[in-house]
Amino acid sequence: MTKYIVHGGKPLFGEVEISGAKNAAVAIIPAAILVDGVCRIENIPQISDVTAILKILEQLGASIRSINRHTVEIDSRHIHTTRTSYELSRKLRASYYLIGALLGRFGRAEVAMPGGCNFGGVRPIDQHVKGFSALGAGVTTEGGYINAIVESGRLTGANIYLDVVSVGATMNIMMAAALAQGDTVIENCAKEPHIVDLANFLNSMGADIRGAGTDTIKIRGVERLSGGSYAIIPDQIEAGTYMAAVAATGGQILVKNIIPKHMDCITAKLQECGVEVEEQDDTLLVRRTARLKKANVKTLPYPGFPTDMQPQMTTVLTLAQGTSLVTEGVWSSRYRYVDELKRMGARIQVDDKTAVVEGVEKLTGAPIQAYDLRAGAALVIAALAAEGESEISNVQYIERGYEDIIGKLRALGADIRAVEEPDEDALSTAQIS
Ligand SMILES: CC(=O)N[C@H]1[C@@H](OP(=O)(O)OP(=O)(O)OC[C@H]2O[C@@H](n3ccc(=O)[nH]c3=O)[C@H](O)[C@@H]2O)O[C@H](CO)[C@@H](O)[C@@H]1O
Ligand SMILES: C=C(OP(=O)(O)O)C(=O)O
Repeated sequence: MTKYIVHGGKPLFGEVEISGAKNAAVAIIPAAILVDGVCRIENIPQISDVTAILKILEQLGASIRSINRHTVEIDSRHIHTTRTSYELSRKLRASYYLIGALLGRFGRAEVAMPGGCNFGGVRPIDQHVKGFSALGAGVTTEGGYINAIVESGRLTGANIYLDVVSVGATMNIMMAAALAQGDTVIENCAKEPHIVDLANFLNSMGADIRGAGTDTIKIRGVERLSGGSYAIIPDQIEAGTYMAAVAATGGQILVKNIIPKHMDCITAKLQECGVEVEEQDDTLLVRRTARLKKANVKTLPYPGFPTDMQPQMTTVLTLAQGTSLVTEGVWSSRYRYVDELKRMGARIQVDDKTAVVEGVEKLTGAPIQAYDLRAGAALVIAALAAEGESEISNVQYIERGYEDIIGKLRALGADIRAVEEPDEDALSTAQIS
């Protein structure tokens, strides 16, 4: 079992290169199933979610050729099954994109119920199912699998109005409709940068999708997608996490390889807290020299403040002067990490969707546990800012979404290292038997 050991209390200085976006990569890789040819995908982040999704494609019969650390070629011409591995698919939320991709290309899909981070309840997919059904598929759940099938073998375009703004449903329906017979209109869509990225990827392979990034997406179904080359956008949330880290520790860092427009919702909030942010081409210079100021934050679909930055931002606010209010507007709960921050001296009260954060002068290091990906990132930030040593366990969650977080932070001067430790539960079982 890997743990991170952090000696905090040091400001960060230097440069950090942002990797490709996790939430775009985990959709674009399954979307390669729709392509009857070879697609080359560049700027793929090296994270465990990507490894898992590539492995699922390989098991379906796609050939995956690694060109370099961040580029793969996927050839989906010889896919021989539409049933995914139960063990692998249930590990990640993004496996639900395999339904849209397999259904769109082959008219059927059998995909294990998705996993991913648990925010205190199930992560529903009723809007995805509503979309697939409108396109003519029958969808049932049996033995832990979601089975979708269209008897004629090809979906038919339809008008779909989403009841809730859902990133996953927007992307999944877009994939399924790309090869459908006729036109599809999706209304009340989500507008996240990764939605635009998926549409751009599909269009570069021959799809006809317009309006991604607005609340109405129009898809004219095409007969076939052929191969091509595409580079994934930089990760807005990874960039935001490093910005939040320097906000918490103080110092000055240059965040490189970003799209500044995607960062506006995060930049504006950090500036409100007194962090200085200067934009230059595809970089942001982020500096914090004075004490942080309080701010109120509400997470909302893009271009609102992202829910995937809520734990990191709440951590920054634990060190701000005054009392801040954080409201989670996307998930019913995403505050499991708060108890861990309290072990470090943070003062936070959670009432349903709201966290009241009373800023403290300093945090102190402690043994803490990550419960999900962004909660883990938040704890790393807290440990970097805290005085003394912290030991972070369950870091496999962090590695789902952050490429080489240790190397990148060490290059900024952080004292953080990964250590392998025997699993205590396994040890005690071994001793008993
Ligand atoms: C709009 C939004 O900010 N979405 C976030 C959401 O995307 P993700 O795609 O996982 O989730 P959705 O955008 O689909 O969910 C947004 C909301 O819609 C609800 N819902 C979703 C699908 C559905 O079929 N039925 C339904 O009711 C969810 O319960 C949730 O309250 O979590 C991801 C991981 O944290 C983030 O990267 C996304 O930015
Ligand atoms: C929660 C996240 O990922 P997932 O939806 O894949 O669990 C995230 O990216 O913050």
